[in-house]
Amino acid sequence: MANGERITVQNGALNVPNNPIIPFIEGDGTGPDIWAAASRVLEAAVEKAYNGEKQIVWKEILAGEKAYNQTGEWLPSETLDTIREYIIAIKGPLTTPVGGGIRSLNVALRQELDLFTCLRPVRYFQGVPSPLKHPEKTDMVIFRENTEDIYAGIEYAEGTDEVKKVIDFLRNEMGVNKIRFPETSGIGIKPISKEGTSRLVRAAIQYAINEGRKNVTLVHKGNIMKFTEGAFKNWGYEVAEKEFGDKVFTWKEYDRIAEKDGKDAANDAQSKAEQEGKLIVKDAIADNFLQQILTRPEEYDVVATMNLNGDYISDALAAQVGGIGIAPGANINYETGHAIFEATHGTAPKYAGMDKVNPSSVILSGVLMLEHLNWHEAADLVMKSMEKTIASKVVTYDFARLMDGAKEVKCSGFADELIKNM
Ligand SMILES: NC(=O)C1=CN([C@@H]2O[C@H](COP(=O)(O)OP(=O)(O)OC[C@H]3O[C@@H](n4cnc5c(N)ncnc54)[C@H](OP(=O)(O)O)[C@@H]3O)[C@@H](O)[C@H]2O)C=CC1
Ligand SMILES: O=C(O)CCC(=O)C(=O)O
Ligand SMILES: [Mg+2]
Repeated sequence: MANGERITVQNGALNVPNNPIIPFIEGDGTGPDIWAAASRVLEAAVEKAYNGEKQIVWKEILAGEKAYNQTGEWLPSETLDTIREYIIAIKGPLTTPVGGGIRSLNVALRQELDLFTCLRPVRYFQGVPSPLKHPEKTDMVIFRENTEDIYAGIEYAEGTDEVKKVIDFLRNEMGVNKIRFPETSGIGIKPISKEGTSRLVRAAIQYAINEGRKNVTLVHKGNIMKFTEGAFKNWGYEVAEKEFGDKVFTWKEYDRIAEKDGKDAANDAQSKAEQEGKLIVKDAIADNFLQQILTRPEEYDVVATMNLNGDYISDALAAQVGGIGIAPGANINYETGHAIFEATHGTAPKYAGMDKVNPSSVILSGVLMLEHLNWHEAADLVMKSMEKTIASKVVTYDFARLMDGAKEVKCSGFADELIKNM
């Protein structure tokens, strides 16, 4: 058993042996503390669910500071090759310096492996401290596009020959006269494509239909960025109508009916579609969306958006249900089956090595991974134990500081408690 076997993909479906080899990246900062806790919990759940018939065989792969110290490279090509070969991996957070230095390794992993969806489910666990009166009304799944947008890293620093070339090109050849301070600007470029949008929105709609969700919202700032974010909205509606036909009712259709027959007719058509169980595909401008997720969270279900919006929305929604200590995620290519599971949060460097932070985000990312492997019994054991442990008020510092009568435990202590409560 200890040697393990490879997960394979056949006809688009995962073929998971009883002893899959799963590569892991420990992560920087608080990563080692969290990974030690999370891996123990996942192992215990698998052992308890399958009495030793199934077992994950972990295989460490290097990225970030540990990789640099051992190999002189931040993201060795062997790491990428191993994930390509073993299909599924899980990782802790990796540090990215601000304003210079290496570009994000987290983003590089997603781009190199073309993991085009960043899936981030956001739900409430009873008893978790939240700034909202009714945090249980927040139950959304974010589909964040993972390979495009300003995360492509096409940026030119102020004062360089490159930026001068780009600015000269814009001014002299494109007739641009609106760069306010051309001598001292840096420039960033935001590519958004029809292919990139279509595969992301297709995955979000398919997920919503499979999971019996009520609506998908395309979140964009298309009023200002017409040919990137506005195009995302248009292409998203196109995918919904062309590929999902009768299964969906879109706000584009609503507008067509309203224009032809008036708003009452459009409202009737939407109500009828809802009664028939059709998925409603709608859109929201990002700033309005960010206020409505606080004031009317029950109106939103699956969210499809671009990379930067998705990054902001992920942390904002996580805060609504108790913070990024409990916000899981997965980076998935639904076409090849490749996936890397990882938390929404970063390395939280001020707590590094203190055995202090909440390991739940990586643990719940592991739950997403177990579900992805169809190991639902083990996933359920972790979920039930998480609910029970939080309800008993045995929690890490982040929850303890906001809860009355809580018992604060360390990162490792929270893992012990989860295993005890399984
Ligand atoms: N996917 C990835 O690997 C990501 C990596 N990063 C990188 O991480 C580094 C630090 O980023 P930063 O912006 O500080 O964001 P972080 O998410 O690392 O931390 C911000 C704050 O969130 C809280 N927090 C984070 N993790 C936990 C946890 N496990 N349990 C409880 N609370 C937690 C802490 O809040 P408090 O102070 O209130 O206790 C912490 O100070 C940067 O280099 C960044 O680029 C960032 C995001 C994702
Ligand atoms: O890569 C990073 O450092 C930050 C990434 C991030 O914030 C995210 O994926 O949510
Ligand atoms: Mg983020």
